[in-house]
Amino acid sequence: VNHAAATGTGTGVLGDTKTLNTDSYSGGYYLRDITKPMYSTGGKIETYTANYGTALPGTLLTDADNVWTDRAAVDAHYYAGKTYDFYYNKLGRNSFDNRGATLKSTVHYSRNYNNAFWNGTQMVYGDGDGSQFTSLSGALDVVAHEITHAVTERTAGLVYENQPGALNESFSDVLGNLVENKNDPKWLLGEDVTTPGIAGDALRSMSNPNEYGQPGHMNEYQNLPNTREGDWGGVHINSGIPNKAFYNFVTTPGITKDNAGKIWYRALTQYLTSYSQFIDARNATIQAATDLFGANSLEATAVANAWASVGVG
Ligand SMILES: CCCCC[C@H](S)C(=O)N[C@@H](Cc1ccccc1)C(=O)N[C@@H](C)C(=O)O
Ligand SMILES: [Zn+2]
Repeated sequence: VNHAAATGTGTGVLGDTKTLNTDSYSGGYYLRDITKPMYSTGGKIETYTANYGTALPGTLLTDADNVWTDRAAVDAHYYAGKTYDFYYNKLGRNSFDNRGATLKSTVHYSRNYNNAFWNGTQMVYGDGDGSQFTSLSGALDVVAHEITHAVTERTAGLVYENQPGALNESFSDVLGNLVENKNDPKWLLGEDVTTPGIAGDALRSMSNPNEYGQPGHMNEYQNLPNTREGDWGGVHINSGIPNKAFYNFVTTPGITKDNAGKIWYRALTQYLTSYSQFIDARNATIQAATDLFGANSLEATAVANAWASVGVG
């Protein structure tokens, strides 16, 4: 019995309607996208539910009439497709392994779970507690953040601690915002799912890391213990410094989002390694800009200046 691509509709976390790529199979519909280039080698985008438990991947979502009402699942599926498209069309990467690996997401992980993560195999999304977060798959910057962890794991392999870990987090935030591609002058993270009861706030700001308790300069670097309580040496705290460097770069007159993304992606995939420090990221992004645009290009000069302005290099 063969699969057939179908187009369904669904309601997202914020109440919006989206069209979804689904798979019709013996009368039912599966939340499975078989329309991407990855399908030529068997790759799919599949979305599961953990049904508020912690067993993964849980159950592949099905629907009788291709009208989908599980809002967290609708967005996890739709945004995974958008992230795949960005990596394929803008950066020439075919899924996180560059070999068309299936993108598997699970929603409704645990109860009141205020986080989302990549577990080495798949993306996992909590529903939040309704105060700190709403369902985290409801934001494209979150989904692209998690999928970028998979790319980082398969390329630079930046270890999740101290400066390499803060770089790991920062590349996920940078690609998260590039994929989301909003006209957001503040370059916020998580604005769509953070504190549903409060408008206009976010989890992090790349333009002003201090606004949400992050350093925006090396002289504010926080030496935290490499423990869970210490956020593994402050990977979500000190990421404010490389985040601010990227913000300074991408907002330099003459620099485009596409070119900034190509430079950061080339640094991540060609030059960085497991224990790279902030200075290595500075050197890698300058080298990437030089490779792509030339030694004395606007890009190469602006990258060096951007890192210098946060006290790196
Ligand atoms: C479970 C172990 C911790 C994994 C942390 C994951 S990678 C992570 O960084 N998640 C993001 C989610 C996110 C992304 C973009 C925007 C908003 C929220 C994150 O920042 N988590 C915060 C809450 C944290 O773990 O401190
Ligand atoms: Zn992360």
